[in-house]
Amino acid sequence: MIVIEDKMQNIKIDEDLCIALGTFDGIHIGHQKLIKEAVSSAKSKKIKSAVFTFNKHPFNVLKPEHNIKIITDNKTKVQIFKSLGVDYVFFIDFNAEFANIMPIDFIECLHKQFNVKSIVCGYNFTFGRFGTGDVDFLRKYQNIYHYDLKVIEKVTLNNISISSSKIRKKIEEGKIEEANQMLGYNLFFYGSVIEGKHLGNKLGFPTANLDIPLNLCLRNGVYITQTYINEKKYPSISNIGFAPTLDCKERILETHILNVNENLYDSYVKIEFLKFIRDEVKFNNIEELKKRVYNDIYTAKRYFELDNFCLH
Ligand SMILES: Cc1cc2nc3c(=O)[nH]c(=O)nc-3n(C[C@H](O)[C@H](O)[C@H](O)COP(=O)(O)O)c2cc1C
Ligand SMILES: Nc1ncnc2c1ncn2[C@@H]1O[C@H](COP(=O)(O)OP(=O)(O)O)[C@@H](O)[C@H]1O
Repeated sequence: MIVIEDKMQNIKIDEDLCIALGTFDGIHIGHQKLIKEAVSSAKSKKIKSAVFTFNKHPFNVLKPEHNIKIITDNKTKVQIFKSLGVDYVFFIDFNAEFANIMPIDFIECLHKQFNVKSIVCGYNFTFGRFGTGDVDFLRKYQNIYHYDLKVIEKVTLNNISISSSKIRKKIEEGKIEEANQMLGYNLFFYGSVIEGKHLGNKLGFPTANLDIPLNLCLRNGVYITQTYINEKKYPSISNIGFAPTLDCKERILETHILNVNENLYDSYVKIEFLKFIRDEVKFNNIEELKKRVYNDIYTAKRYFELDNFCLH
């Protein structure tokens, strides 16, 4: 899979493309249906599949005052697109200039620079200046610009339509199991292990700290997780937040992996979220913190029904 992050006007693709258009925050079951349609349609036409998305959430450029917290960061998105069999991913620089593009210029650019022969988008997709481009607009110009158009209707689960904003709310409420159902996979983050304060080891629970963006909608607190190291899955427990007992300045995601004792610095790991256990607490001292984390580890052990487990 080829990943390109650039301004739209700088991109020039020579191969014919079937392109999926959207923001795709979360890449939930509705998004997956859309992207799978683009991949299978590209295969049947013997052309390449592509995802056209943005380097930042458009809402955070158009309405920065809302400061939307995202479900999925771009590194994690890349992993999901790859697993869906996409050939090209474009993370277009979403800035004020791009937001102002006339809908017809957008279509012309897809035609001239991206060789788009086929477009797949959701029923409510809008684009261009003031969001004036929509599905009807795309339909109107398909014969002039020689592409076919497939519109994916609303996807529902138990009669409830799925949307990124509903999933975001569930995650913010700590309702991970419900969010996971709508996502169609366990919410996860993918990144490299970076150094922390080297305190975990001293306290008896080393934690692999993940390099992830700060603007995730994940609620601060403790979660039962599972961690993949080189495709192998391990039970784990994670904390995301500012570790208020230690007064950390940066939001960090740290994970203690059960029954593992390995140097993980600089390796890439995937952390899947299964269940929210509790909010972060500012303890009076390190001893209290340690006691509570040991308790959390015991909870994780019970969750995974691990009998032979040891603390490092
Ligand atoms: C399961 C778990 C729960 C945690 N809960 C809290 C908490 O409630 N409050 C807090 O201040 N820090 C909490 N922490 C963060 C610890 O303070 C931190 O992991 C420890 O100091 C090690 O930091 P280091 O990896 O930078 O060395 C938690 C960590 C883990 C692994
Ligand atoms: N079971 C484990 N879970 C997480 N990390 C582990 C484990 N065993 C060893 N490690 C290693 O120890 C490091 C964490 O130790 P820690 O003292 O918390 O340091 P840091 O503050 O740099 O995270 C991890 O990054 C990893 O390389």
